[in-house]
Amino acid sequence: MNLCEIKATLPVDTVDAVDDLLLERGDARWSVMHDVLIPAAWLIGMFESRPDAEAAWTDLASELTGAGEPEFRNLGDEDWRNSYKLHFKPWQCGRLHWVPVWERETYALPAGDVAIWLDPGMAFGTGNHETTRLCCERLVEWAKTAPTEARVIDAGCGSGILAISAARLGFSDIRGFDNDVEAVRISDENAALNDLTGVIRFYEGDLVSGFSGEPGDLIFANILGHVLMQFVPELVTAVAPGGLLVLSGILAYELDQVRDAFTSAVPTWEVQTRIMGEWADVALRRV
Ligand SMILES: C[S@@+](CC[C@H](N)C(=O)[O-])C[C@H]1O[C@@H](n2cnc3c(N)ncnc32)[C@H](O)[C@@H]1O
Repeated sequence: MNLCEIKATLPVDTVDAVDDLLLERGDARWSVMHDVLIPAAWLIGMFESRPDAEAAWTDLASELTGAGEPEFRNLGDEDWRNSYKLHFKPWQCGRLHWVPVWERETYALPAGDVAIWLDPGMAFGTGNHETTRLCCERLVEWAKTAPTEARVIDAGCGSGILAISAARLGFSDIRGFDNDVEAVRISDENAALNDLTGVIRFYEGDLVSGFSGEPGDLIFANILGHVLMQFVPELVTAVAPGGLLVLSGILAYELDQVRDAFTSAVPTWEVQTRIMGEWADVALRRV
């Protein structure tokens, strides 16, 4: 296959906006590389052929401000498969650390802390994005008081990061589903990297089929705001009495609209919201 890479410089002050634009478009072939030391930033795209690359550039370029001229480069399979590794850096919340698996031998984990080793591949979910961080922080907080037999459901599991984090915090009834079969495969691989094979059930499913009538005590749905609003009944029905529904992937300007769509369906539930950068979450507790 004649894989083709596009690389174009980006003004550093546009990095967040371009990241958000790519997430909204949901096109995983594009990513942003930001070197904070130089500082400099690039838009990188990986495509199956030069014509695909040129068409994708034509489609995206008008939405970019100040991007440089694109450079096109033919790549071998191996280069393409490893390109995402540039973007994943370790990070921490509480005593949990999310670490690229290729740093396993070198990462200095403080005594008593817990590492989650991840190889996200082309799936979403390293924790380097605000939408995932909001969920991880909710999980760490919820885990302080939840019984370990509580059921955790990761709807739209991506790399499996949230389900795997719950397992490493001691929860045992965990499942994750995604409507992308590749995400399910990567989640299984990440579970294996953390010695959790068979502990978490990952499967293909969507917001209609995925909950299979078995309510969760903690449900994550880190999926875009406009998608969440289409599935309000399915999401709230999936929450067990006393359970918590964490909605993420919401742009800050959509927050009121998403919150109102849910609170009008479940007006007695407690609601909390947070904003991180340009992103927001909504946490609803069924009382
Ligand atoms: C933003 S990623 C979140 C990944 C991970 N849970 C995290 O927090 O980083 C959203 C994931 O939801 C999946 N997804 C999108 N729409 C979905 C739907 N209707 N049903 C199930 N999964 C969906 C996507 O394939 C993607 O893997």
